Parts: sequence; structure tokens; C-alpha cells
Amino acid sequence: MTTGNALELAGVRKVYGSGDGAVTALDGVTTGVPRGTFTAVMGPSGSGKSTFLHCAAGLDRPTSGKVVLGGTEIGRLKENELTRLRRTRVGFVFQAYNLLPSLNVLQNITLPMRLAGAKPDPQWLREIVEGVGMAKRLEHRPAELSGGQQQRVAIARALIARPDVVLADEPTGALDTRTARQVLDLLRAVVDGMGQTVLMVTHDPVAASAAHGVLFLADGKLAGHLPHPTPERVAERMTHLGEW
Ligand SMILES: Nc1ncnc2c1ncn2[C@@H]1O[C@H](COP(=O)(O)OP(=O)(O)OP(=O)(O)O)[C@@H](O)[C@H]1O
Repeated sequence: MTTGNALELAGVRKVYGSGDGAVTALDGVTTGVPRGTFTAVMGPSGSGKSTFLHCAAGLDRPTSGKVVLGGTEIGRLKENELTRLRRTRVGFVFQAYNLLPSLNVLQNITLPMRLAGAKPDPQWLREIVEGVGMAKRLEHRPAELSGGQQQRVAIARALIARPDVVLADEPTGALDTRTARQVLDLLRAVVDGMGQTVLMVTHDPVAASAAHGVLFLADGKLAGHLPHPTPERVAERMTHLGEW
């Protein structure tokens, strides 16, 4: 495992709109996400969580400040370089899985590599397919899988390029409690067992407690970090931050 930060934000500000209608979604966020860690991001509604994730992924450009992903300052990249970086150095996991219905499991998992014009490493492919427990389902289409299985495929897809960071946006939001637990345990195993780095936005203190630590946002600013989170301690912090 390489040491250092997989992701760094330095003084990141994001202002949407201008003049009277301007909204400051991120207000000078500076933080680092160490490699091989699982970090949850929590905060009240409108506190800037999605904007944080979008800036980290290069989906949104900060108004000012720097985002460094795996040593590359992404603000300096041209649009086509940014697209390639998103395909190969960032893995995405969404609440709604976002698998392509016409592709089978194997094709969905390897799609980011094919879009980037690269071939997946067969040994890594085998490791992640087995790691997410989908080795016997490679020919199946998403419609033939449960929600939890679809999310496991999405996690494998997020890992296929060995990204610098996997960004997960409410990955358990559409799942029942038991299936959500399995997906959280898998994300944790991806970090503890495979040395990957995961950053997850969630509203759920139980989901957040699967992480090594929780970053709290309030009004676009960092409002604390909680190591070794438990659902109770996360909920208590959130209550202090206001409506959620
Ligand atoms: N494209 C946009 N244009 C204008 N304002 C925006 C845009 N995106 C976000 N905002 C505003 O920026 C602030 C932060 O939004 P963001 O979606 O990052 O918060 P959040 O913490 O993810 O919220 P939630 O938990 O409700 O999803 C909010 O006030 C929001 O209205």
C-alpha cells in the first residue's frame, strides 16, 4: 500500500450563481483522505456534501482552491484529461446502482476500462469479482439481480481500474437494513482487505459507523472529524449540527 493522501482539498470554495442569488456551497474546505482508509462525509441537508463529492471527482470545478487526486492537481487538466482521470482514477458508486441494463455483469464491471481504451488486469478482475461474491453471476443482466447484488456489481465496477479513490453517494440508500449491512461490510473489506480508499456521503449514522472516520460538514465548512465512529456518537454530533 502506498502511503500519503489519495485525495486532498486545499481551500476549496464553490459558489453557484452570482450576485444576490449566489450560494456558497463550499466555503474554504481543506482536508486530506489518506490512502487505504474508509471515510464517511455527513452533514445537514444543504451543507455541501454532494458539492464536496463532485469537486473531489472533478465533476464540478471549484471556484477557488485546489483538488489533488493521487498526486494530480485536477484543476489544471483539460476537459478530455479530466474525463480520462474520472474513468481510470475515480470509482463511483451511486444510490441507484447505475448499471447498464443491456450489459451483463462482466460487461458492466469492465465497462470503465473499455471506455478508457484499456484492458482489465485478469488477476485483479478475478480478485474483485470473487471479493464482491459475483463470480457465478457474470453472465446475468442487472434485471436478474437483487438490489444488493446490483450494488456489489457497481462496487466491482468502481474498483476495476484500481482507482485512487472510490466515491460512494448514499450507496445503501435504496437497500433494506440487512442488505445495506452487507454492502457496508463489503466497502469496509475493500479498504481493509484490498487496500483501496473509499469516501462515502451518507445521511445514515449506521452507514457512517462502518467507516474508519467521519468528516462533518456544516454550511459548506468542515465541522469536525470523528475517528472510530459509532452510530450513537455520529447521531449525537449530527444533532449538534442542526436539522438533518
Ligand atoms: N447547481 C447548483 N446551483 C445552485 N445552487 C446549488 C447547486 N448545487 C448545489 N447548490 C446549493 O449548494 C448548497 C449545498 O448543496 P449540496 O447539494 O452540496 O448539499 P448536500 O449536503 O449534499 O445536501 P443534501 O443532503 O440535501 O443532498 C445548497 O444550498 C444547494 O442549494
